[in-house]
Amino acid sequence: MEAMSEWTPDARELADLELLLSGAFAPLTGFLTSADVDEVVAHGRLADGTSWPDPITIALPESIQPGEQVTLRDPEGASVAVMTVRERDGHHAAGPVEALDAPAYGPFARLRRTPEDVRKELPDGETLAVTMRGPLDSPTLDDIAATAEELEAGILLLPLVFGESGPAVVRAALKASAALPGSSVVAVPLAPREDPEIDLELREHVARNYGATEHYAGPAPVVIPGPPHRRGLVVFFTGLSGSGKSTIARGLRDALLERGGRTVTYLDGDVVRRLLSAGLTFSREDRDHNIRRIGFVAAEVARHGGLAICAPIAPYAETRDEVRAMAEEVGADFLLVHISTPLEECERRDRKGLYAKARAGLIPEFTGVSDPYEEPEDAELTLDTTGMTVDRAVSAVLNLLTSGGWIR
Ligand SMILES: Nc1ncnc2c1ncn2[C@@H]1O[C@H](COP(=O)(O)OS(=O)(=O)O)[C@@H](OP(=O)(O)O)[C@H]1O
Ligand SMILES: Nc1ncnc2c1ncn2[C@@H]1O[C@H](COP(=O)(O)OP(=O)(O)O)[C@@H](O)[C@H]1O
Repeated sequence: MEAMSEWTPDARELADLELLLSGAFAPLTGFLTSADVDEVVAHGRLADGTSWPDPITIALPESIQPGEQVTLRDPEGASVAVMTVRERDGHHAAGPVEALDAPAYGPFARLRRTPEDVRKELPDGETLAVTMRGPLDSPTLDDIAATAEELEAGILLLPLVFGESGPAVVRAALKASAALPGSSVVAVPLAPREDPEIDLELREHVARNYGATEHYAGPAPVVIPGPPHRRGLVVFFTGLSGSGKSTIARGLRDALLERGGRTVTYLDGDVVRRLLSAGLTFSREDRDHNIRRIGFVAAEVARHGGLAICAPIAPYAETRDEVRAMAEEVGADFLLVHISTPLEECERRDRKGLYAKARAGLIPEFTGVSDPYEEPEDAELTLDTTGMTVDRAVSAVLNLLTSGGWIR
């Protein structure tokens, strides 16, 4: 028998999957077909006419074809569900999903209950469900209490948890619950939708599935991002070998440590290749692995408010974009610094004699000689170090950090 395909969906797809499996997205039992998607987008209905506001879809690798089953895993490797692929439409695949006995973990996992379970415990009569993505202030709490009293309804608080702020929303719900006698809290992994109307309708659908007779949409959270000097930051240098990345990166690290005020991690290229990426070659695939590993560590540093400096060649635009996304996903900022020193100058410097060897054909796939370098079009700073002192180059980067408020 052929081994079943496996796939790890992205965070948003996994959240939708959990809602499909729990019944919170009833009547849906799987990812939508293209016919359903078209009808939802055009008329807010499924192909069979049932009202439904948002296309719930999943992207799967092209290799997984209709008729196949695929095990959907979370990033930590737990098998969450089996999907039977019924249709493919470009990247998207459609088909029903069936729950596997995945262990429940994650903050407040005990509060992620199924609608069926919750409905059993609801008192008879009306239920006012409050979906919330942020804390409820006291006027809102008073409003909810008054509405519930008027409707003679019980209160069900549904913190919508997705992403980094998820646990904080549950804490806010538990706090609100303490102020609303008789209320209960159930965490629901509903990712926000871009269109506010669709978002609201989807919240209503989910609330009804949890037994709500009335829905109260908690106010949109006021997001006040911390000031830049408190936010995590990834400073990512890219450029040819010998362009000056490591020299400037080290100069930047030293200058930041001398000033104080920020914790700094420098992911030195040689150290990375020796430890984190030991054994990797310079094939496209291995370079991508290398850059993703660097991005992963840098994002972890930045998640906790640190400043990470990295200086690999990182020749591919797509992979650099991935690292930017990894940093932004954890609420950090990302600055791409392109050290654009031209090949001729890098080759003239030829500090390690590598260009000579590459020209002699002794090093295959050498960036700039026999391997590509995709010039960034999205760099926050571009520096050609030809005829420039190291101090000036470091100052230019420091200026960028100062002008954006990342250092004071
Ligand atoms: N084939 C080939 N192409 C490019 N570079 C090569 C190659 N083989 C070895 N080296 C040496 O490895 C350093 C680049 O490693 P990186 O990890 O930064 O490369 S990448 O981002 O994964 O493409 C690079 O170091 P720097 O000079 O510091 O950039 C080279 O010294
Ligand atoms: N303005 C400058 N900035 C950075 N490096 C410079 C500059 N001018 C000359 N160099 C020299 O260029 C070389 C760059 O090497 P390195 O920093 O190891 O490059 P990379 O890390 O990009 O391979 C060093 O020998 C450095 O002294």
